Amino acid sequence: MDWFEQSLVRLVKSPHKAWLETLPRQLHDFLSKPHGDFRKWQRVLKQLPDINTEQQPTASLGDTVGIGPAELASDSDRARMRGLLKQLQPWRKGPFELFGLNIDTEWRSDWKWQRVAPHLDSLSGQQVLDVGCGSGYHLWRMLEAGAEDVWGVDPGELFLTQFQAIKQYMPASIADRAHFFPVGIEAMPELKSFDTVFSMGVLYHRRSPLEFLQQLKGLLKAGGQLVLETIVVAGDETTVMMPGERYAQMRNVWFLPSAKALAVWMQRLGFKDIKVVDHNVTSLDEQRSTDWMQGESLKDFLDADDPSLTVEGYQAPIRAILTARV
Ligand SMILES: Nc1ncnc2c1ncn2[C@@H]1O[C@H](C[S@+](CC[C@H]([NH3+])C(=O)[O-])CC(=O)[O-])[C@@H](O)[C@H]1O
Repeated sequence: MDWFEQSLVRLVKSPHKAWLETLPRQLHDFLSKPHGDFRKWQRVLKQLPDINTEQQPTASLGDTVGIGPAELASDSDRARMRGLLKQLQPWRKGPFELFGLNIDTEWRSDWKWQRVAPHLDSLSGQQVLDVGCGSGYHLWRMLEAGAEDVWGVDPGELFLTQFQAIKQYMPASIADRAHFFPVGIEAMPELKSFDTVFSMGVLYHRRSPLEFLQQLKGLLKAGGQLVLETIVVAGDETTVMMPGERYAQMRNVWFLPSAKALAVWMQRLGFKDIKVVDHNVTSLDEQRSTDWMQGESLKDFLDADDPSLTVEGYQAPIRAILTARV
């Protein structure tokens, strides 16, 4: 429980302490039956060099989330770090930089943050939840924006390991406020305790998107803000698309509503002040293969002759951001 202990202690003193009724058992189960490669990934983490110098490392929580300066690590530390972190591929969400070592991830997640940030309630001093947080890249950006504590949930064990790799180098004053639990939203109680709840890139993976929205609502305290980002299709209030077996090669895509239809769903579930604040066609520069994600990426999921279509003939991904209040 080492990795979770400090976060659980923090939970006791937080407005979310009711989570302690279910979470410790879930974490215990997770650690006793982890994903096949999880132990191997954890061994990789243990071998990362200890950058132990007189000078304290400094964090930068801007577009590239990083820890430095580069001079604190030797060339051989960097080479070792590179070899070990490469074993944690694919690196999807970032970018990150550790003591001069740049991790060029599949996604420019900083671009998503730039689209989201102008529409947020102030995060200063707030308790923030990110549902489906991936590597945790946006958690660090939420801390940069002033959040008191950031809580990420994501069932991806590899993403948890990537988060831990970054967190273990972060100065304690920042690291102690960033938390990641490997649970899905369906395993969370109705806490009604977060000031802001983010869920970006998850709704289309949920088989019951209305239930998912209801769960997000149950996590917010009265007056809190939901920030929702998802793939949408063109159309009006009545347009919802369910792809066949795959969408852009992904097997786990269920419902793609238009942004207007999504706003109707949210209104019917009792959200207030619903706004569609952004629409963006995902570009081949935002999601692409890199040295740190060598598999196929967006370019391979689009029709080579008409990039406005996926290989299956559907509309290529457009992502909308909606904000709402409870
Ligand atoms: N039931 C679930 N509960 C919680 N998380 C889940 C669940 N199912 C899948 N996930 C997680 O949701 C994330 C979706 S990626 C978005 C990452 C980040 N938010 C981003 O916006 O860049 C998709 C994208 O590429 O946009 C993955 O990390 C899953 O493990």
